[in-house]
Order: sequence, then structure tokens, then C-alpha cells
Amino acid sequence: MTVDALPDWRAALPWPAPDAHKHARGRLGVVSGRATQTGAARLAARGGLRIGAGLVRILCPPDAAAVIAPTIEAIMLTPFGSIEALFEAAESLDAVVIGPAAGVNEPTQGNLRVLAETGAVLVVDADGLTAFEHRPAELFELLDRDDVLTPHTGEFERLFPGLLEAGREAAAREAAARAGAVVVLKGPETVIAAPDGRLAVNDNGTPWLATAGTGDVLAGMIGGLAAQRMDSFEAARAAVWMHAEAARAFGPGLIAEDLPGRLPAVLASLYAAHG
Ligand SMILES: NC(=O)C1=CN([C@@H]2O[C@H](COP(=O)(O)OP(=O)(O)OC[C@H]3O[C@@H](n4cnc5c(N)ncnc54)[C@H](O)[C@@H]3O)[C@@H](O)[C@H]2O)[C@@H](O)CC1
Ligand SMILES: Nc1ncnc2c1ncn2[C@@H]1O[C@H](COP(=O)(O)OP(=O)(O)O)[C@@H](O)[C@H]1O
Repeated sequence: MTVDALPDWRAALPWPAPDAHKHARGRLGVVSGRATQTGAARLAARGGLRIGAGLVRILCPPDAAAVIAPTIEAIMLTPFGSIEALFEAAESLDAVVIGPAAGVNEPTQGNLRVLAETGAVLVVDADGLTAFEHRPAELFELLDRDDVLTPHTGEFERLFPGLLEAGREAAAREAAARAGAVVVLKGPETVIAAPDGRLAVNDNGTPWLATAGTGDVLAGMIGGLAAQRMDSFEAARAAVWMHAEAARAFGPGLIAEDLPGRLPAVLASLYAAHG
């Protein structure tokens, strides 16, 4: 990879200042599902930590805590038994990922509503999107312009029925306008659209990413950059590119668990070019 070949969001990447401390580098939360559905949140949390968030905390239903606790080290854990407790745990966070294996149900809707009342940037993925399949307007009214939706094609169709007939770029642009948030339409050529009309198509995708859980890692990476106060559209572009670059470097046999460990090499090449 040469400096000339590096994409133009690189100037906006967050690097730690000399006087950085973990809180200053950004605090990311990831909402976990119930005890039998915790892996997706752990993948997202690890992606967020590797991409540079100074502190990552999994927020989980009480029954999941005993499952998650033995599987994490640097990642922190806060169980919540009510939406009030979730608000309290999330109000000091800079960004929160909600959706990976969260459950397609009313608690996920309620959790999203309360997270929208915090100042955190929201990254809404997977079940956080599907939970609003029949009521997308209710999701959109919760969102700020720096929040990010990360649907795959199936999830996009649930929130924006028929829109893909316009083509993926036009569909993503219209979706971002309707949602009033950044939309990351995932696929072989992921399209990233902002509500102000900015649009980018990622060009380094690889089919090695077509394996369960890679989208969860991506949501965590976007959240990790947003927690470091990178503009959400640029954070999404950067994360999508780095995610694919990490997958390309690994190649055959890739599983989602491998992605976070490949990020340091991708970050190092970008850091070297940063000078
Ligand atoms: N390690 C884990 O714990 C993992 C948990 N996951 C979670 O598992 C739950 C169910 O995931 P599923 O993948 O079954 O749910 P999906 O909503 O992704 O899939 C349900 C249906 O949607 C359609 N679909 C899926 N991906 C599509 C695509 N790219 N393009 C077009 N249509 C598509 C297919 O018809 C599929 O049968 C979610 O909560 C998800 O977050 C997954 O993220 C995988 C990893
Ligand atoms: N054929 C492909 N080429 C390039 N990237 C792909 C391909 N298939 C899937 N991906 C990428 O893999 C990720 C899959 O995410 P997602 O569908 O949400 O999976 P999961 O829910 O299992 O995490 C997305 O980033 C998507 O862009």
C-alpha cells in the first residue's frame, strides 16, 4: 500500500495525543443480548477496542453477565436490569452499538429509545434495525444526524421496502435522508451515505467477509471511531475500508474472530503514512 493509494478519510483518523488517557480517547458501549446470545456483542466490543476506543464496556441483561465475564479482559462489563440502569450506565459514553444479537423484540426497542436520550452516537445494527421493521418512522425519529445505521441488504429492505429498486447508491442516499442519519448499506461494494448528501462506495471489499459475525465487528469498529469523535460519515468510510483490508490480509479461512487481531497492521500502515 503506497501513500498515494491511501483513501482520503485518512486525514480525519484519530490518533492519541501525547497527553491522552483512556477516557479522552473515547468511551464505547456495546449492548449485549441475553445469556445465549452474547458472542455478537463481544465481537463488536473487540473491534471497537482494537480500533482505538480508550475504554469499551459491554452493557448486558443480568442473566448474561456470568457468561460474558469469564470471556473478557480489557473489555469492561456492566449488567443492567432496567432502562433506568441502562441510561445510567450509558450517559457517560461517547458512542454505543446496539443490535448485534440484541433480540428482535420490545426490550431492544425500549433500550434504543433510552440510549437515544443520552449524548452518545448510536450505531444501530442487526436486531436493532429488524426490531423496527414495521415501524421504521419510530426508529428514525429517535436518531440524530451523527447516528449510524448498518443494514445488510435484507435489513435494508425491512426498513426501506422497495427502495433498492432505485439502485444501491440512490437507495442509500434516500435512506440517509429519510432516516436523518448515516446509512451503511453493506454488501460486496458497501455504500455509505450521509443525510447531508455525502456518498461513498467502498472499493476494497472481499468475499472472505461473507462469514457470520463480520458485520458485528464492523459495527464495533464504526462505534470505536465515532467514540474517538471522528465524523460519523468518515468513521463509517474508514471502518468499512479497514475491515475489508484486515480480511484481505487474512484471506482463506477467515472467521469474524480473526478480524480485530488484524487491525493493528492496518492501523500501523495508516499511522506510518500519517507521519
Ligand atoms: N456470533 C454471534 O452471536 C452472531 C450473531 N448474529 C446474530 O444472529 C441473529 C440472527 O442473524 P441472522 O443472520 O439469522 O439474521 P438476518 O436478519 O441477517 O437473516 C435473516 C434473513 O435475512 C436475509 N438476509 C440475511 N443476510 C442477507 C443479505 N446480506 N442480503 C439479503 N438478505 C439477507 C436472509 O433471508 C436471512 O435468512 C442476529 O441477532 C445477529 O445479530 C449474527 O450477527 C452472526 C454472529
Ligand atoms: N461477497 C462479499 N464481498 C464483500 N464483502 C462482503 C461480502 N459478503 C459480506 N460482506 C461483508 O461482510 C459483512 C457481513 O455483515 P452482516 O451481513 O451484518 O453479517 P453478520 O450479521 O453475520 O455479522 C459486511 O461488512 C459485508 O459488507
